Formats: sequence, structure tokens, C-alpha cells
Amino acid sequence: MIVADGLEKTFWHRPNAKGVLGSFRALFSGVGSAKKAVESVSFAIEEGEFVGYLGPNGAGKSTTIKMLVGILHPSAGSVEVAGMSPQLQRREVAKKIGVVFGQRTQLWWDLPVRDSFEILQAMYQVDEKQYALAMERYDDLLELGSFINTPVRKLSLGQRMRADLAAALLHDPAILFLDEPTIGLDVVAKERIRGFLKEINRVERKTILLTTHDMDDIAELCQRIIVINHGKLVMDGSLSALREQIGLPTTCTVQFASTPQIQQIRGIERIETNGMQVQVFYDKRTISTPVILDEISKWGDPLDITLAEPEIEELIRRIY
Ligand SMILES: Nc1ncnc2c1ncn2[C@@H]1O[C@H](COP(=O)(O)OP(=O)(O)OP(=O)(O)O)[C@@H](O)[C@H]1O
Repeated sequence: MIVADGLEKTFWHRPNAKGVLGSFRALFSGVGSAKKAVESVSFAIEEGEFVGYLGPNGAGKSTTIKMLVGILHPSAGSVEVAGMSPQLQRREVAKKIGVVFGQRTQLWWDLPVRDSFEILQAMYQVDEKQYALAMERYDDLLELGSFINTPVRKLSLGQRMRADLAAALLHDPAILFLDEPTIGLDVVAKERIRGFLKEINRVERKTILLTTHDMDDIAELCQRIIVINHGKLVMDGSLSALREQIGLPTTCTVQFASTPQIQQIRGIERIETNGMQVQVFYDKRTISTPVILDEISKWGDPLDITLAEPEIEELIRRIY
């Protein structure tokens, strides 16, 4: 469905020049430096997959998406979306894809939401029957009814995102590219968007590629994650594979009745204390939980013991 093969994008940064003449000089002087925003990135995404495309700020995520949807031309390598080139067959590819950039809207700012939808209907040549079906389905899932006649500029961020998602889906594309669709939303609005995305992936088998900095988006939605850093692909696999690969520590938190007499335990990663609370970080592949509990019981009287598997935030932090 989506194939990136040795994908690269180099941007040319020129020094700041003063005035129009200076800008022209800078343009033709050849002075400046090349910045590889995306470097030799390859992956293949099958129909119906829900993939998280992750990386720290400036890693090259948006640049990749822009090449996948045909906005940018790769400096090297190739892209295939629904069996076509987004650069050479932009119109045909546009019919197969829906795109949402969380930071920007594709709707007309001063027009009511419904008018934007009708413009998009005409642009994508969606027939009346399909349009009515889409409206019914997405109104049901996204509850558009309460703001369908409101100008886009008056919508809350959550409402705007719901309208943008419906707009991206009006022409029933098989593939969705979502660049930070939950950015800036409150917890309830995020949950609503996630529920919607899960539904269209599961029921309609939409293939979804999502960039996000929200760890709950990843945990709840993505069956597979691809991580890039400094433009290069550093990981591609399931979350559980990632956990195994990184080998992050399990945390055992113990609350003692009185100040514990802590002894070092061989083979653990580290111990952190906070008053009468102690946290032991260990890799279960090296040392078992019963051994840890046995050692801890020698330190004093535990009031409460909790075990926690590595947090997804910590996993991602380690890769970055
Ligand atoms: N049009 C451009 N011209 C020059 N440099 C650019 C351009 N677009 C992006 N870059 C640079 O390419 C690099 C990757 O940017 P990109 O926007 O793809 O990162 P990102 O992973 O999406 O980051 P974020 O999470 O902050 O959105 C950055 O160093 C950025 O400054």
C-alpha cells in the first residue's frame, strides 16, 4: 500500500542575506549548507495496518509524509502509494489518500463546515449517494451535527479536528496520513478521535500512517511503530518487539513501615529511595521477581509492593 525505498530529502540552507539583492546573491552564490532531513528511509506498509511514525522534533517525520503525499519531491529513492507515484500521478494518488495535518486545517476558515464539505465533494467528484452515506456515517461517529453550520474559525480545536477528519474521508480514501491529529486536544477530545480512528481502521480497513508525540496515541492505536531520528530509520516493529529489543527495567516499588536497611542486590540496574519508599529497577531477563522480593523483605517491613512494566515514554526516550 505504501512503500518507501531508500527515501532521501536534502534541504539547502542558505545564510541569511540582507535585502532583495542580497537574497539573489545568496541564491546564486552556491554558499550554504545541505541538511539531510530524511536519509535512506525504507519501509513497506500493507493494507489495513495502523502504523505510528515516531521521532523527536526535527527527526524528519513531516518531511517523509510530505514526500508520501506528493507535496515534496524526494532528493533520492522512491515512493509508491497504492501502486502509484505520488509525484508523477498526483491526481490519481489524491483520490486514494486522505491527509490531515493537525497544525493546519484544509477547511475554508470563514465558511460553515458544510460548505467546505460541499467544495471538497465537488473537487473530488464524490457523487450524491456516496456523499450522503459518508455524511451519515461520519456524523454518527464524529457527531458533526452540532457544528456543521458553524464557520470553521469559530470551532473549538476538537471540533475542527473532527471536521478535518471527516473532510479527509469524504472521498472514501483507502489510506490516511495523519500528522499529529491529537495535538493540543484535551483528554476527552483525544479519546474521541482515537475511538474514531480505531473504528475506521478496524471496520473500514483503512490503512493509517500516524505521526504523534502522544504516547497514549501509540499505546492505544499503533500495531506497529517506525521510529526515525536525525532522518534515519532506527526501529521498525511492534511495541512488544521494541520492549524486548530495549530490555527496559521492570520497577518494583516498596513502601516500608520504617526506614529500610537497604543492601545492594547484584544484577539489578539501580535503586532509588524517597523517604520510606524504595524503587528497584531490574531486567527480568537477568534476575527474577521472586529473587528481588526475597531480597527486599530483608530490608524491613514492607507495607505495600507494586510492580510496573516499562512505560512507553521510557522506551521511546531510550531510542531517541
Ligand atoms: N522546507 C524546509 N526547508 C529547509 N529545511 C526544512 C524544511 N522543512 C523541514 N526542514 C528541516 O528538516 C528537518 C526535519 O523536519 P521535519 O519537519 O520533517 O521534522 P519532524 O520530525 O516532523 O519534526 P516535528 O516533530 O517537530 O514536527 C528539520 O531540521 C527541519 O528544520
